[in-house]
Amino acid sequence: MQRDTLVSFEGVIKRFGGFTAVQKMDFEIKKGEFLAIMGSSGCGKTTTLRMLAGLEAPSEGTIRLSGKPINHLPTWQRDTPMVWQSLALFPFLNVRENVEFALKMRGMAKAERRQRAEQWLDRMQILEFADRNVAQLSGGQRQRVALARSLVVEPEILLLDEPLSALDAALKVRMQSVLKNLQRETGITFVYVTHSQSEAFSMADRVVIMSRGVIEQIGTPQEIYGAPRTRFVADFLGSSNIFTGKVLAASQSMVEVETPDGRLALGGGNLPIPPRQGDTATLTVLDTKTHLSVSRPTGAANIVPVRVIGEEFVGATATVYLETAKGHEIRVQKSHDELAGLPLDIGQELFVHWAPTDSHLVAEA
Ligand SMILES: Nc1ncnc2c1ncn2[C@@H]1O[C@H](COP(=O)(O)OP(=O)(O)OP(=O)(O)O)[C@@H](O)[C@H]1O
Repeated sequence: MQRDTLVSFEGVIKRFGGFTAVQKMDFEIKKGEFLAIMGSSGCGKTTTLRMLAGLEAPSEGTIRLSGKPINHLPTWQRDTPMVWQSLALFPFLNVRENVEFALKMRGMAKAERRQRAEQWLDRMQILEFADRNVAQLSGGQRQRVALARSLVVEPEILLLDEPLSALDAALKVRMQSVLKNLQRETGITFVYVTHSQSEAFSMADRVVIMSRGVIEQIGTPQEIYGAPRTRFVADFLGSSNIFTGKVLAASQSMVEVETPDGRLALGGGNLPIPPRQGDTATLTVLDTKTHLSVSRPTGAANIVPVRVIGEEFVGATATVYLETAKGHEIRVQKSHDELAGLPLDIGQELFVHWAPTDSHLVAEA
């Protein structure tokens, strides 16, 4: 489905004195989408969100909301409420009053705003706490009050800055589905800043990955996970094995790269721009797409001799850590069933192999 553009960043730069926190940024947020912005600490996620909220002015460029420039519109004139990690609820107001607050500021009559607030408290399943002081609520309940307080004004877009990071793991997962469902049901555009890959990838329609003030990649979780565009993204997500070498041969459908770990092939169609012979190329293969065998497989295009250096179990899957003769670490992730029968003692010699179609070329940054 083609969605309309709600927000656009056009050549937006943010400097703090001599330091550039956000470098020339061009991207769009679609109406009704759940967009996550992720990246490591200090990469400019919060600054981007604060510019959208009107808490920081861009040093250069234009931010548009529904086509209109909003660079110089004060926060209170924008329809862009924000939910913070700290939640910033008013401690001197009870739950209902916290939710009613923005409606009161907008001059809505008492009876109407009470009804609206209670509708949202009911929707967030916290109506029974309406008369409580916010200090008497659990972390998850406070989180729901903060959401109700922002959504009661029925904004077009909601900005969320690490709203779940103070919650414990189980509650985090529960709140993720509350947020995702809420976004789907209301159709309100959510822009969600997080450094957590699992939060971004489980909730968002599209993810923006940032590094040092630059957008490295924008795409659906599947697109980014399956084909990281830059080496930074591949490293950051940590789910790909990465190989770099010289291009031996390249065509529209197949590229052969000579790497320290041997000759590797990728392709099978859909190569964006094939590199040229002699270029340096980096290719990735997801740890879930690699296979292990005791004897050298016949007919496989990519075969790397390795030895086992460790194993890690997470739920139903295991990650086997391996090392090539050159000391390059390779990971293979499989279910326990798939690994059954393979000798995985430390030092065991094995072969890693995968199909050329499971490799991707990375545009080296
Ligand atoms: N008001 C400010 N004055 C000077 N530098 C700032 C200011 N606000 C942010 N920065 C700097 O800009 C960079 C980006 O900060 P920002 O808060 O956007 O990062 P972030 O990606 O949200 O990080 P985190 O995940 O740690 O919150 C950081 O290096 C930060 O120190």
